[in-house]
Amino acid sequence: MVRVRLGKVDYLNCLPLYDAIETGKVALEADLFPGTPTLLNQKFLAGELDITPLSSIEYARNSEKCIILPGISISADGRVASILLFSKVPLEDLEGKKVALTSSSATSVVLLKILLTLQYNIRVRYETCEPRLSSMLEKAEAALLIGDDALVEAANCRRNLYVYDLGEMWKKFTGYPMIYALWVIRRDFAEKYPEEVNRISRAFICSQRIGMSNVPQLVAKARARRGLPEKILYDYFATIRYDLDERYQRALKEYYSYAYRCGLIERLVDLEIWGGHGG
Ligand SMILES: C=C(O[C@@H]1C=C(C(=O)O)C=C[C@H]1O)C(=O)O
Repeated sequence: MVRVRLGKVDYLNCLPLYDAIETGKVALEADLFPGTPTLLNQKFLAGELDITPLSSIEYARNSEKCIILPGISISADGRVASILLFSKVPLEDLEGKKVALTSSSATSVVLLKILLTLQYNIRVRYETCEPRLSSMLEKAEAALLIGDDALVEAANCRRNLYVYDLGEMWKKFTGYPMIYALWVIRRDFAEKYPEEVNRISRAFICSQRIGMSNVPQLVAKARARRGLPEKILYDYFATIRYDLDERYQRALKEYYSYAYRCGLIERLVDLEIWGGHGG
């Protein structure tokens, strides 16, 4: 049996999907590589991971290298709570100013550019930074954070900042949910080990079911990891979605078409979702 090199976003959004795997409730022979989304993107595209959550925008840029695992994603249908723009001024006043972008994100960086350009008609200068709000706001008028960095800063937000939720803005702009990450399989791995891919696909579905059937336990684990209040964690696990049904797939294509219009991807792609080979 082949040992899979499996990526894991090291944020709370992956806890419901990986907890049962990591605690052995769902059996899966895999070496786990935790990291930020951009690190996982980089490792996967360099051939160092077989299956991983990949920033959804990177699929559009590299679809020839990957196949999408069915039925899972990191998404939200509106407010997401962990993709936030922290700004010293109201968004309308950002014209000509500098905006700091977390180096951990690919999808949300593109989402912000789409929203500022097309929804608000605002031009800004961007600078990519380490995800630390205080140093980002020393350099820039506003800062984009994602994942646990955003959750923690929002919970501790002692400053006088305007906080914008990009999932909410996207929903208002398009009416669609937003798909931030997809699980992808290296194409050559899928061709060589189709049975393994089926097994992993089933393991994730099963692991998510087990994870979400005991939210209080997830909250306790999340609290031990990040020290966030229970109320915020219950809200987060009710907000983040893992769907990839037809509506979510349509939403993802809508996002790609805006990214294309903004010149942020070079071509529009079809979604190639794993489904054959006896799976
Ligand atoms: C909702 C989130 O989804 C994420 C956002 C990503 C991105 O912007 O590239 C990638 C993976 C996900 O972790 C989040 O991290 O808050």
